[in-house]
Formats: sequence, C-alpha cells, structure tokens
Amino acid sequence: MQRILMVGKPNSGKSLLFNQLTGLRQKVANYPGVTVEVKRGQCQNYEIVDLPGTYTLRGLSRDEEIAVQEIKGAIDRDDTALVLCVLDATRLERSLVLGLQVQKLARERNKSVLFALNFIDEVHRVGESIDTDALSAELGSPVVALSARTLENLHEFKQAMLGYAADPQSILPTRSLQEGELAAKRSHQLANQFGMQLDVVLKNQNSVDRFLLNSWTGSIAFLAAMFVLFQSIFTLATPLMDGVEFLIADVAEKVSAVTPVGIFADFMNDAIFGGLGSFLVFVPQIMVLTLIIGLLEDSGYLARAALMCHRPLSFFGLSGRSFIPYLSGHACAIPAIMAARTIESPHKRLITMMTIPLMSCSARLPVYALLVAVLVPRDGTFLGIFDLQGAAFFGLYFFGIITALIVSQVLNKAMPRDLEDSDMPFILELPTYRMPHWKPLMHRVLGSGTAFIRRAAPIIFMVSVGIWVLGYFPLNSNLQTSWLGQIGQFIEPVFTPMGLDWRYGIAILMSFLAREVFVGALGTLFGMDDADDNVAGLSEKIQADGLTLSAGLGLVLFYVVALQCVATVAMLKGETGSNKLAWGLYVAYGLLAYVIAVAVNLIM
Ligand SMILES: Nc1nc2c(ncn2[C@@H]2O[C@H](COP(=O)(O)OP(=O)(O)OP(=O)(O)O)[C@@H](O)[C@H]2O)c(=O)[nH]1
Ligand SMILES: [Mg+2]
Repeated sequence: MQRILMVGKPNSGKSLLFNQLTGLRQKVANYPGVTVEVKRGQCQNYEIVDLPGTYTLRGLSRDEEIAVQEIKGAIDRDDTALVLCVLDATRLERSLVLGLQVQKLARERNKSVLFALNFIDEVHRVGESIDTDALSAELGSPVVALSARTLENLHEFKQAMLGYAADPQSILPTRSLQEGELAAKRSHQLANQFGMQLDVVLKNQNSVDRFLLNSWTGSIAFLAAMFVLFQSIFTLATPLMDGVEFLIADVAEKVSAVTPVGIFADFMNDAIFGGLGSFLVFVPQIMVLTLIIGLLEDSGYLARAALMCHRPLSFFGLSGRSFIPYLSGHACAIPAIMAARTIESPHKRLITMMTIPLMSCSARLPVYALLVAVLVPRDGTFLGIFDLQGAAFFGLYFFGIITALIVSQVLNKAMPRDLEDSDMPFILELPTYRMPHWKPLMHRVLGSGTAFIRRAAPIIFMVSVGIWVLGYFPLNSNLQTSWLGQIGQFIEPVFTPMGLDWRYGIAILMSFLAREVFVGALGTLFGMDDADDNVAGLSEKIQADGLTLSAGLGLVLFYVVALQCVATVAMLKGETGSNKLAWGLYVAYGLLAYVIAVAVNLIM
C-alpha cells in the first residue's frame, strides 16, 4: 500500500487531522508532545502515518528523534506517495521551519509535498485571512487551508490530498531552500508576508498568562488546580458510585430471589456480585479522573503548569517537562512512561520514568476509595469547608508525589550524568488557550471506563472464582477451615506486623498480579465470611469486621507505593532497555511499601 506521511511541528493538529482522515481515535490534546510514537491508519487505499511533532530535522528529544528517523527513512522509500506537512496557520513562522527543511529533502529525492494550512478557523475568527495561492507560489508546493476541528474545507482538502497522492509527479516542488539558505530566516520572511499579526494571536493569551505565570498568583492557581483535581475525583464521583452500587445491589437481590439456595446461589452472591461487583462500583471515578485531566490538557493550562513546576522539579533532579508524564501517570503509568520521551535530558528522563509508578494511577482508585470509605467518616469536614473524605483522598495522592520526589532526589544523587546533560535548556512552547474539544473528550472519558473494565474484569473474574472455589471447599467447611483458610494461616505471619489477618494477606498477594484485584478478592472473601449473605457494601462489611485505623492507614499507604503492575514493568523494560532495572523497581517498591505499612502500624 502507498503511504502518506504526516509531519509537522508539535501541536499543529496532525493527530486530529489523522483521526478525521482515518476514523481512528488517537490522543489529541492542547500541548506539544502528545504523540510520541508512530501511528498508522488507512484512508481509502493509502496508509496514513502520524508522527510525533518536531520543530526541526535535528530532533532533540526521543520522540523528535523517532519522527526525524521516520521522515528520513520514508522519503527514500518507493511506497511513500506524498509528504503531508501540517502547518499551524496561527503560528506560521514556527511551523514553516520544519516544513521548509522537509520540502528541501523531498525535492532532492524527487518526492512531493502538500502543505495543510490547519487552524484556519482561528484565523477567520479574528477576521484575518491567508492568501494560500500566493503562499503556494512562494513555497513551490500546493497549500490547502482547512480546520481539522470545525471541519471547514476538510472534504475539499481530502479530495485534493488523494488526487495529489495518485499523481505526485504533478506537484513536485518547483522550488525549495537554496544551499546555505536558513530555514529559520526564510520562514520568518514568509510569516511576515502571509502570517497573522502576532499581537492578535497573543493578546488574550498574554493577559491570562500574566496571572497564571506570575510566581505568586501562578503558584496559588497551580496549587488550587491540583487540589480541585484530586479532591473532585472523589467528590464528583461519589453520587455516581452510589448509583452504581445501588444498581448492583438491586440486580443481586433480584437474581438471588429467583435462584434456588445452593452452591450456585452462593457462587453468584460471593464471587460475582461480591467480587466483580464491588470493583465495578469504581468505574465512575476513573471516568471523572479522565474528564478532569482531559480538561486540563485541552485548555492549554498543562504547558503553563509544566513551566511553573520547572524550578521546583529541577531541585529534585527532574525537569518541568516531567510534569506532564507525572500528571498523566495519575491515569495510567504506561502511556505516562512513554510520554517521558519528550524530556530532552536522558538523565532526567530516566529518573522521571523510574518514579512515575509512584503516581497514584487509576487502578489504585478502587483501593483508595474503599479504604477511605472504611477509615474516614462520611460527613466530616476538613478545616470546616472541605469534605473530609475528599481531603483524605488528596492526601494519598500527595503522599505518592512526595515519595516520588524524594526517590528522584536520591536517584539524582546516586546516578552519574554527563556535563552536557546538566546543560540542556528547558524549552516548551506555550499553546494558545482553547475551549476543550468536547466530542473527543467524551470519547476519551467513555473509553477510559470501558478500557478499565476490559483490562481488569477478566483477571478479577478469574481471581474471584479461584478464591471462591478454594474458600468453598471442602464442602461443609467454613472459610477458616477451607483450603484457602489453610493457605491463609500459612502466610499470615508475613502480614501480622501490618496489623492484618490472612484474608487481607491473600488479597494483597493476589494484587501483585494487578492492583485492581485487591478489591474483588476482598469482596469475595468478605462475602463468603458473611453468614447472612447480605449485599451491604464491602466498606460496611470491613468496618463491621473491625479494621483498625493504624492497620488501615498502613494498608492504603502500601498501595500508594507498591508497583503491582506487570504491564508497567514491561513498559519500563522496553523504554529503559533494562530488564534488571524494571524488575528491580518492582521488588524495591514492594519492599519499601511493606516497610512503610509496618512502620505506620507499629508507630501508631
Ligand atoms: N481550533 C482548532 N483547533 C485545532 C485544529 N486542529 C487541531 N486543533 C487542536 O489543537 C490541539 C493539538 O492537536 P493535536 O492533533 O494533538 O496536535 P499534534 O500536531 O498531533 O500534536 P503532537 O502530537 O504534540 O505533535 C488540540 O487541542 C486540537 O483540538 C484546528 O484546525 N482548529
Ligand atoms: Mg499528535
């Protein structure tokens, strides 16, 4: 299949255009460095290739290097029909630097370039326009204006692109940079001649940034944003979670009313509704978290937050660019570790990747929510205004971040780095503030819920069933005397210093497969232990069972620190190239978590 290669500077709308052309749903967000690996899709009979953004053909960071390698490789290949260079019409000068360099390379190899002048809606909105015919004549390659967001001229653009791809020789560049001519200088000239007035672009942005980037007001705004983020994951989701819990209890009751008493009824009650059901309750939280992170990413604030954090993060051996992977690590560590590719310094990138697993990812949410509900009174307030459970939630996230910073500092001191690394500048383009793009955001929110279920449900189901079988047999035994009970007595001494009995021990051991399993496993165990088979929420059952505050706090902090995710280990191995490092972290964070939990239990 012939290919069309999409290149452009970061944040120029390549991935949104790619999605429109291919019908796929790659991640799109309003900060530079969203796409960090090559993505492929199909438009009619062409393969469309979406690349990470890069400002020049001398990629600095890992994601830019990947883009540059791919561009250089593709231009030499016979099956590359067309190079599609996406320009941000509101930032013409910065977009054209790469465009001109790519065009020069393409012309040398007899390849054609089409310029997609994206963001034309924003140009029109301020009453300006760009003369694409004249720009095209100056560039020596066709230029087509469009908006990948409002879909203005998208259809015409697609027809033109397919036409040119079928006959690329018709648009071979008629001119390009001369030998020795600088792309930066030429794009400056072209932007002066054709681009928007810069003060129009920056007018609104500057007044907001004066507030958000000021060291006082900006810091307060930053802290407030983070507090609202983490607290609202809890408070916004609580009514939704209550709704799901009610629904599951209702279905459970109806099912048990029609199933005759016996093994099957016990199985449904304990393994299915107790195990799998108690985990489904937390899906709304995952969706609320995705929504809030999505709003931050799409508004343009994220890059500002990264800038605000650069100084404090540098102190711990990190970079302002570490902020974005850290934040997205609160949804899931796996894409976050990949997102660290945008960090130019290899030293800082490595430290960032090694500490991302300490960010409280969404798989920990069910554990946090369950234990906060058990340990913290529901209607309490903090300082008289904040919801106490929400504040406790914030505290857990904060504990993870602080631990990550301390570990970073230790790694920074312990690991050698070369001088050049310390000398790397911190450069981050600040995107224009934009209203979030609702449709893709909603897709993402729903997608996060279904992905969470799809990923975790099978393993939770298997573990719940396994635990149920081991706990149910031999027939006529109770949980204590069952096979599982016998295994439990054997492992219990390891968990006694944490103040926990063997049932928690089994759930913790199982959660080394995947964290989400903890709640399901505990749900099954407490369901089986509950003689009345009532369908009360798991948290009430644990409360009634008498979990002490010290053991409960130790337990939840254990989950903040432990790296119980095999997929994260695999990703760490892939990105660092070291199996030893990846499994070493798995063991080290597990031990650190255990020590913290024991210390909290003993000291309190
Ligand atoms: N108004 C407007 N916004 C757009 C347009 N195209 C993209 N955007 C927005 O611009 C931002 C960046 O879009 P992406 O598609 O992620 O940009 P990208 O070039 O893939 O960025 P990287 O992956 O970082 O290189 C998102 O917030 C999009 O919603 C457009 O034509 N008009
Ligand atoms: Mg992209």
